Amino acid sequence: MTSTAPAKTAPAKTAAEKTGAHTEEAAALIDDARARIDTLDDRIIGLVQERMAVSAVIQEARITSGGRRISLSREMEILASYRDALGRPGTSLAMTLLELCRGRA
Ligand SMILES: C=C(O[C@@H]1C=C(C(=O)O)C=C[C@H]1O)C(=O)O
Repeated sequence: MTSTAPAKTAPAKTAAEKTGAHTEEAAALIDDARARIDTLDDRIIGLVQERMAVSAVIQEARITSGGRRISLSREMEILASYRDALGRPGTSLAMTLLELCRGRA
């Protein structure tokens, strides 16, 4: 017969430990704002997945018609658009999106 050790549960973290805040008021604000960020991240991930699906339709149509998967001129437009909106990190973000949508160049 095997003996089963009692399940160890970690003690619940305080609001300060969870958020890094030093007051209950700040911890409550951070909790609320983090919930909004989680919602935004879910939406962003959904939009990225939708973008990947639309991009795949375009690439498939171009390849089926005898063209190439990638359109560098179009990718340059997208990189410029993200850079104009978000600065240099926008370029990195657009490159990551393009990599997700059409694989590494
Ligand atoms: C979707 C296209 O095909 C490829 C994927 C792109 C994208 O995901 O934005 C952009 C250019 C192409 O390399 C397109 O030409 O619009």
